[in-house]
Amino acid sequence: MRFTKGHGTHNDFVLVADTRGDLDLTPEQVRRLTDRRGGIGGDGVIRLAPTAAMARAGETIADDVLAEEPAAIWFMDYRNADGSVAEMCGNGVRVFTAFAEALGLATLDGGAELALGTRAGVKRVRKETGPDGAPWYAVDMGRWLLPGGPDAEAAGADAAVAVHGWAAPRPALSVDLGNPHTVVALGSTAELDALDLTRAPQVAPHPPHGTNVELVVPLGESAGGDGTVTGRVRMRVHERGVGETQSCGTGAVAAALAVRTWAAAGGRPPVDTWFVEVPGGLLRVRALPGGRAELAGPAELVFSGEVRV
Ligand SMILES: N[C@@H](CCC[C@H](N)C(=O)O)C(=O)O
Repeated sequence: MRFTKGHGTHNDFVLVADTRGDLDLTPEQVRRLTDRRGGIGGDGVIRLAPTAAMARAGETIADDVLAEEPAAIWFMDYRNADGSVAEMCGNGVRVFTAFAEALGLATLDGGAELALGTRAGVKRVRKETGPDGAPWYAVDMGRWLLPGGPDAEAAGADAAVAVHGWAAPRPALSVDLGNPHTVVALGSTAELDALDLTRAPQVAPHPPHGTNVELVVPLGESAGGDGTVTGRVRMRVHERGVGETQSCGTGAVAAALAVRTWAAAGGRPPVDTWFVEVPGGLLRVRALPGGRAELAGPAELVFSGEVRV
């Protein structure tokens, strides 16, 4: 099988082009591909397949994708390293887009946009120049939700998280980005650095389909030369189906939106642009009108080859 290895802020993936849509990847094959000793290694596998083929294979969301956006002819079939299927991957969408460009299946130059299908619906991607001068990809992530509703929004919490080594669980906020997240605030970066995330944090009430857990430290807000206020957050993440990763795009969006929600609950005016520092790099999150969010960051393809699965 031909593959390409890529990453977005060191959240790394094995990418497979299945342009005919006839590849049936089993969970066991995904685990072998992502194995860092016996395989290629990665936090997940991304299969690029025709949206129409996904629909034919019974993925009903693919029908909705094509009804909403007929131009979304390619679909990101995302699997976690443990072989489980995930609805969405924010870093993955950017790396998928770079992969589609490299395959000649998409052109984003001159302001063009790529619409693609995911299990969390249509995502739209455009290219820009990042703060480091490298190409960045900005993804309209669609609508975000607080599953706990207005009560959770006012209280800033609807769950509790216990990390290995903590004396007691701490309050946390659930955020839905198409996939589930639970965000906990910490008091200092020293505390963040010292966390033991080798074991999965315990979340109560137990989310029926599991959750990704973001541990965040708000680093404050500052005004730029043009008066625009931006916020900064540092984060570590324990991903569902993987373990601790160097970055999580949907997690970065959840983290920024949780910090924004906590600020609003404290009576502070909402800040719409956030930079999220993750162990693997820097991401930008924007709260868009209509309850939508945008994620921007880099995407790199590292090498390609052939593997037996
Ligand atoms: N790393 C991804 C999220 C991948 C899926 C996640 N582990 C889940 O099971 O929901 C990202 O960048 O968003």
